[in-house]
Amino acid sequence: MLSVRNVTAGYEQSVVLENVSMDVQKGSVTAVLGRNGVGKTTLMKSIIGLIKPMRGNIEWEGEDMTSLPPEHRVRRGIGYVPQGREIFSTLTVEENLLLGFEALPKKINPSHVLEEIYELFPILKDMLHRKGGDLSGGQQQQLAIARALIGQPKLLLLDEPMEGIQPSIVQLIRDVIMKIAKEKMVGIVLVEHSLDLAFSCADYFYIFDRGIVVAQGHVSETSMSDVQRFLTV
Ligand SMILES: Nc1ncnc2c1ncn2[C@@H]1O[C@H](COP(=O)(O)OP(=O)(O)OP(=O)(O)O)[C@@H](O)[C@H]1O
Repeated sequence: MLSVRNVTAGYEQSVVLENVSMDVQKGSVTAVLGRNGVGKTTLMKSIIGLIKPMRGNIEWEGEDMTSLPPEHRVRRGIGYVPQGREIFSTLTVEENLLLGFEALPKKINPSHVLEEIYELFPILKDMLHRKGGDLSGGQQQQLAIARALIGQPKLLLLDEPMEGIQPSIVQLIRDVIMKIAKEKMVGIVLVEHSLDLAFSCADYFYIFDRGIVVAQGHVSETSMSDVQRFLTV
């Protein structure tokens, strides 16, 4: 359903990704792994349209969307949670969540959607009137993912959602990722540093090194020891 084909991308004069190809299927989690600075975020930005590839193309449900601006990609069902939990810190949790409805058709019933969100992230219901900036890092991350889910994405791009978060919340976020992939048939691209964590929830993986794919495959058919060397510094 998402097909990244021979994409070369970067910034001004510097090429970061070189000839990258990747497929993401509905109902599955695809982990993107690699050391710092290898181009994982650049790949996410290329998929959502914040960076235009220098070469190659990106197809989504059979349509070439390489030249579409980000807002059109969002309307076609792609959700993006950037690294660093970009929530609105001066707005309340409830206001942050309501912003997620902006891109949705008016016929959607917000209370029904919100009940589903509170089932996934119960803490948000308890904190509706608290300012986003007063939440802990883990709570902010839950809010950021919740807001993206309100847009009912068919593909969700998560850039290191578990970075710097306490283990119990990591577990919760990991469980939500697997649940929405399997129960809602969402395709998920998960950027993750930890091989253990990625392999505990992903179906497929791609490992990057200096802008190229150096390993890829099914998690169930790959032993971690075979790919560890691409990730150790
Ligand atoms: N806006 C920018 N302008 C120029 N170079 C950039 C820009 N953003 C990132 N880079 C460079 O592109 C390269 C890849 O960065 P990117 O953020 O995609 O890597 P990453 O794999 O996501 O890293 P990390 O794991 O640390 O988040 C790095 O060398 C980085 O310095």
